[in-house]
Amino acid sequence: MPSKLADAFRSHPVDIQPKNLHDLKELPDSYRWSADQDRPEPEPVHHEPVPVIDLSGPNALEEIGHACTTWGVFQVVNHGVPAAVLDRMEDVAKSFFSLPAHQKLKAARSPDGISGYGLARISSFFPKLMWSEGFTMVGSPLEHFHTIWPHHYTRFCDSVEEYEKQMQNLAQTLMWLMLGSLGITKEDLNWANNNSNSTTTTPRGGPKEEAAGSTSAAIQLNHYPACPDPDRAMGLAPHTDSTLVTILHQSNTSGLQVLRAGGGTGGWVTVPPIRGGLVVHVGDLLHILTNGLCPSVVHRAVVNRDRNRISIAYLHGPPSNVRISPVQKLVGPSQPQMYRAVTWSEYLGTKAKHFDKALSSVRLCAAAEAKDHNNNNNNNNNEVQVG
Ligand SMILES: O=C(O)CCC(=O)C(=O)O
Ligand SMILES: [Fe+2]
Repeated sequence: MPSKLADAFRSHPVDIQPKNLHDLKELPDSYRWSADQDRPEPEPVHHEPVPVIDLSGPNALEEIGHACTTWGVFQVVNHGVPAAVLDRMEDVAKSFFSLPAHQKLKAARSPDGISGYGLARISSFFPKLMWSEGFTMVGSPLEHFHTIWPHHYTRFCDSVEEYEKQMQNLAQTLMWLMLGSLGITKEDLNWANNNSNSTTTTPRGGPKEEAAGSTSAAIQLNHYPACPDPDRAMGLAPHTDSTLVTILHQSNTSGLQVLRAGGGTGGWVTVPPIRGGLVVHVGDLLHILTNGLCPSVVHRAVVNRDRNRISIAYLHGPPSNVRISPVQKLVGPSQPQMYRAVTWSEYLGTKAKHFDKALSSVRLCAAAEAKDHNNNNNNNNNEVQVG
């Protein structure tokens, strides 16, 4: 079982290299999605907007609670992250993705690795390719940045470091508001009490071992080049994030769509970029932690004919030694425990193997529950049980 994030994909290597999409005048067949492969519809079918929440407003807690238990996604404004920090990070992404292909490939992610340049890992689950490229940072990007920008890497590292610090704080604030809206406090999560506020993304200091109790994080840069046939292409296929919380900054070009569940009224909803605003996703681990009360939002990215699009996801998770399971306060005779305990790296490995079946693969049925209970009792390792 992988104990560190960087080991999560060792047993499920993905070896698909990004292709240069910039100068293609026609959509190659390998990128042509058909309607039965979830190809985006020309128009979103659901028109109720995703909630926009003023974090400095008097009703923020209540609004966050409502958004998390209904949508699993919302946008925040007045969140305290300076626009200049977002702009500088966007600039890092633009600078990287506008490099020639052979330069970007110098930072290629290895097939079983987690950090570096490559296609979305979920590509291996689909018969067609996605119209995008990405760069993932877990631990320091310094080595990659030094290779790519031998004379300017410190400036880019500084921008990442600054971004990461701001996102770390915001992610903590948001997580406690989300949990607080359900009546959960720090006392209910033993691992959260000795949080040292450090993450695994340490741009200048090189890869760092996590301090005990620290949270983990990754930053994912995404680029969706302008596409000659956007209605038949897919930027990023529908998925949920394997995080507690994701904070997404999107450039001023729309593309993010979220799935609003619910029978006849459900459907895809575009999340319009708001200058300075940030999108917040409930991830699978928060879904588990809240015993299914907060749904992890299914989302995808569509592409544009004339415009490139950048998005930057801050993927926030628990410390890597912590096993996440439903908080006991949210478990009772009428709400039986829905999921077994998992660490973040274990869950990432499960996602790499089962993709959209990952949540159901850690779901408990009565027999599995009894078995899991026995396993936990016999488990003599020092992993922390949450909740
Ligand atoms: O580009 C977007 O809007 C979505 C990105 C995303 O879902 C991800 O990086 O997990
Ligand atoms: Fe995502």
